[in-house]
Amino acid sequence: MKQQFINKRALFLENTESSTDDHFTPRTGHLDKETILDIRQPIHSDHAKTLDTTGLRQQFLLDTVFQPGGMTLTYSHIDRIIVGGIQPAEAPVVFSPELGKHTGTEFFLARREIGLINIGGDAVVTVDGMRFEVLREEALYIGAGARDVAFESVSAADPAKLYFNSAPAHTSYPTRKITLEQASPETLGEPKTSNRRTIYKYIVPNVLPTCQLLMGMTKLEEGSLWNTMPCHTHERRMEVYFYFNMKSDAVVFHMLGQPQETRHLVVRNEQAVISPSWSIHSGVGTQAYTFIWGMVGENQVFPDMDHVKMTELR
Ligand SMILES: O=C(O)C(=O)C[C@H](O)C(=O)CO
Ligand SMILES: [Zn+2]
Repeated sequence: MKQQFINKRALFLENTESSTDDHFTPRTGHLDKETILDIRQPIHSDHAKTLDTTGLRQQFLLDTVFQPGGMTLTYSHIDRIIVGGIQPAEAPVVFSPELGKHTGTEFFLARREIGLINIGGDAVVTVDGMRFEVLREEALYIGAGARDVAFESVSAADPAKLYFNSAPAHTSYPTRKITLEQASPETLGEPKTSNRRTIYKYIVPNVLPTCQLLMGMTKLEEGSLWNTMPCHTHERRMEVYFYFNMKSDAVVFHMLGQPQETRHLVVRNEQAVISPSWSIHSGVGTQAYTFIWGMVGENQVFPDMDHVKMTELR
């Protein structure tokens, strides 16, 4: 009974002989380290509220997003978002042709769009022969249909860290880089409520067209610890949060659950949390932090949120 809630994890290993699961063919691309595909099933709120700490972490936490020299991928059945990190070292990292087995397509992005934000050193991303320099705090949107995509760190000593969200796409929109200056900023909150922060909306309709992906980065000011409180749900979209810019001993208490059944996850630097539509998503840190949010689902209206009154939270 317990087994059915354990996440299926496949390890793509360097060597084909080392595969232990026939369903997952080991990668054959240029990766020189392991690639992980972690499949997460959707979860009902009635089930989620019964979970203990371990159960909540298994369902919602992505504890390792970056692997030096390689790529991690987590495939959530919630709106079929794929979340991951790419950290090239000396060699370029590519999407293995084998990933098409998981999407049921000839190649990974055949029917998918992807957005990424670089939180590390300078990167060069090549998309079907087009070369993009993606510096720290810059984003790249790659439209569906891109076949040959390679990610490189300009310096292996200061590797790029490309955090990405990918979603199914019905058409192909142009691939484009977005700088921090081009990301539509919105400053919210007050120092006296410890929630002064700027939301940089990189991948939103007034910056560029996408099929369903929305993506941005929220920076908390020094001394501010809370994001999104009062909080909200959005029945029409799911969201993933990725926390970073944190010292190794700092934590964020990420709030989740239905507004009347709240729970929390202790989240550390460079970890992500899957937030189903029925869940609030907010966090309070032991220090200021930055996070990247990504949303997919029914619409692309950023303010389409179901606000929760503070008096309704339990
Ligand atoms: O700090 C915030 O508030 C946010 O960054 C809000 C998130 O982007 C969000 O939850 C959007 O739905
Ligand atoms: Zn939200």
